[in-house]
Amino acid sequence: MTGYKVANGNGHSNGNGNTKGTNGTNGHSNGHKSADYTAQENPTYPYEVIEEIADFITKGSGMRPKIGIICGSGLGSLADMIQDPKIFEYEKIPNFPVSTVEGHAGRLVVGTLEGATVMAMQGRFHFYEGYPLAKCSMPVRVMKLCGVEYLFATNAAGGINPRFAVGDIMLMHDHVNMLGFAGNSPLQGPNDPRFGPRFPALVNSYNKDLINKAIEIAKAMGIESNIHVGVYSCLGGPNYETIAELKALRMMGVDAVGMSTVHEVITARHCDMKVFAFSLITNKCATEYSDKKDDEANHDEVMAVAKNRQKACCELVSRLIREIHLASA
Ligand SMILES: O=P(O)(O)O[C@@H]1C[C@H](O)[C@@H](CO)O1
Ligand code: HPA
Repeated sequence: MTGYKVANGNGHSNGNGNTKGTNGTNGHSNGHKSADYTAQENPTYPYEVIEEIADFITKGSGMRPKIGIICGSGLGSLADMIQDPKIFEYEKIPNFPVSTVEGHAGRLVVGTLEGATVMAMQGRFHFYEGYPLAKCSMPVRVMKLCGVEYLFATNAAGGINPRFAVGDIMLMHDHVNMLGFAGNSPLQGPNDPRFGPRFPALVNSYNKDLINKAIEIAKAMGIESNIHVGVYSCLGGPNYETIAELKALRMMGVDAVGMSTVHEVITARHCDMKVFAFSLITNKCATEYSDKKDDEANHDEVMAVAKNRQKACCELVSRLIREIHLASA
């Protein structure tokens, strides 16, 4: 060692270095039996707690939604398409975390879209907000117990594949779980078989029929040149990646990088939901060193691109939901 002092520990008392001080749940008692339950004590939400949240939503909305949508950064307008919406602010849902990120409104919208019953998260939870992964993806289990069969997960991501342009859409057909490489999973802790098996397989996680339907829809919309099929990877964030990290991801076969979705997909597949997911490419990731300021990703740009492309994203999602609904009618 040359001149570096290496500390023995990181001095943090919690696992992810977050010092927000609370467990991030909304702290409402709402008269629920589980009012003294805190996710801090046990980040694996018991089945009964998820069931209570699901009951709160199905009773409050009078609906059992079939399709769940998670809106990525700047893509909250996906939920604005929902007709006769019943809106649940996260802070009013018992035992629900709160959204802390700009571009994630923090509400659950339940209603109909293209004839199908849907529930959409306008605001997701990210690991970098200080939430354990089980908590980030807890709403997926709530969706399952509400009756959801299909998860539509969307995100804003940086394009690593040099063929991708800003504004393109990458349909996810696989992922590389970098947080999993580091020993972190939303399924860590005791497994409740009512959700799924202890060791779920994740090959074919992204439904091929839905990918193919989405490609057909993109052709009909005249945007097929902006559509790709590729591999997404989630890093912990909140910092964007270094050039060396982006180079490494590219060598691993990653096409787009973000900070979400993977833990939601793992949780959805664990409880046997069909998954469709896409990344809106909001910035190009540099994989060579240069002095260009353009190479630096920033959240304002991410939000601006998402706003510009929301119409295409909304049309793709609504047409795909229409197909699912018609096929099941
Ligand atoms: O929620 P998503 O994955 O769409 O948000 C991305 C990742 C970070 O939260 C943020 C960075 O700009 O956008
Ligand atoms: N990296 C990680 N997450 C992101 C990016 C990025 O370049 N763009 C939008 N979300």
